[in-house]
Amino acid sequence: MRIGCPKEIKNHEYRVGLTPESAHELVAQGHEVWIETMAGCGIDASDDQYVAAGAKITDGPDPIFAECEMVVKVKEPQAVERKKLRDGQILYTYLHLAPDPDQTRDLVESGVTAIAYETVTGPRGQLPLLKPMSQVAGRMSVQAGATALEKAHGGRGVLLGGVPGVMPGKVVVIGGGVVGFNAAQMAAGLGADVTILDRDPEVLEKVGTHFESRASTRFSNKANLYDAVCGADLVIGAVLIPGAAAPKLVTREMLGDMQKGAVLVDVAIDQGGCFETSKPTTHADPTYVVDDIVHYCVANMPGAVARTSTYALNNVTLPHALRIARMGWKEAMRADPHLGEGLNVHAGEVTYEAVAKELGYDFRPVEDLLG
Ligand SMILES: NC(=O)C1=CN([C@@H]2O[C@H](COP(=O)(O)OP(=O)(O)OC[C@H]3O[C@@H](n4cnc5c(N)ncnc54)[C@H](O)[C@@H]3O)[C@@H](O)[C@H]2O)C=CC1
Ligand SMILES: CC(=O)C(=O)O
Ligand SMILES: [Mg+2]
Repeated sequence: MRIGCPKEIKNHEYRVGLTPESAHELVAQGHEVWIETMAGCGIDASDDQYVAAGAKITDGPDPIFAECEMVVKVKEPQAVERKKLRDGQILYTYLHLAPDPDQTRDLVESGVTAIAYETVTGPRGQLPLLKPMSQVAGRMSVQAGATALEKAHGGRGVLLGGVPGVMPGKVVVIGGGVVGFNAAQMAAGLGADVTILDRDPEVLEKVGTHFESRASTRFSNKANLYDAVCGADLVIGAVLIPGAAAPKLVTREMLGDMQKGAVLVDVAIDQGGCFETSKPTTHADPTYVVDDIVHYCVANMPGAVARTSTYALNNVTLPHALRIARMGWKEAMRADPHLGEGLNVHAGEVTYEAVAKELGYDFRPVEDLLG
């Protein structure tokens, strides 16, 4: 198969879909790999390294979109990239379609076969292609929140760890999955006063057992959420209903009852955000203030630590890429239904139920296509 990897063009996105090592694995299995010139510069991978791995360097993205059977990326295709996608081409990347009607429409109209990293499952229902980026974003969310809490950044001037004789900051993490767990680890490590809310008793048990006295757990209902959020210095939004738009758990009305200068970090922004007042921001301008509350809503947080993130991402995306390249997407999905869960759009139809429901498309089950 001919596989192509364009340079990412989202704001301050420095990751790359294929490392030179991944390109080498694909080439070693008999595939052709085309890499856009400078695609790896954000992780310090030169064109020469890709050439040494057996890849061909293209001058710009156009040859890749025009001639490659599979396009491997990191972030959802931007509008200019979507115009280049073709009928029958495989797109393998993060998509986050439920909160993004424009992207969904363009993918449907393009006829592309779009496989979303974030909905591929694992044997116990986990999301193994999302997990490493959630680990990164969870860890970064505390760094981002700590910076935003500084007065110069609009925050209330609280040091999360406190100092001897002064109380630490209060960190509330909504959602105790991968992002939430990693956020809580960082916040507890700094010495903050940490509370984790989730609505899944098994998750509460897992985080409760892990953190013991270093963090409190609370069931996520309206009353507990209100109480925790209103007392917080930093709230981290880390909920997920796979493939669906995030529920709006903190309303605009609640902002008025929060502490002035408190910070909301909405990691779930890529699924539309779990705070009513969230709107996507970029690394270039990551925060804004609504009703005296600082909001940080960067949808590609891991892009800022591109080296760590690219290698962590390739570790989990490459095995499926190799199988798709070897067997074709249909056979690879027949052999591994967990990969089939990643199919979101194919030949003009939406094949992921939560996306179809959210955006009003007819739903075509993957099994129908696999025969
Ligand atoms: N902004 C960024 O750069 C990045 C964003 N993300 C996003 O972060 C979000 C979280 O991802 P993961 O932690 O991997 O998901 P996960 O599935 O591991 O955890 C989500 C947790 O939310 C909980 N939850 C669902 N509804 C809830 C509610 N009403 N109240 C409290 N908890 C609730 C679930 O029980 C689950 O434990 C996703 O939207 C993901 O796409 C992930 C990586 C990077
Ligand atoms: C998961 C995601 O959206 C990201 O890593 O950018
Ligand atoms: Mg996004």
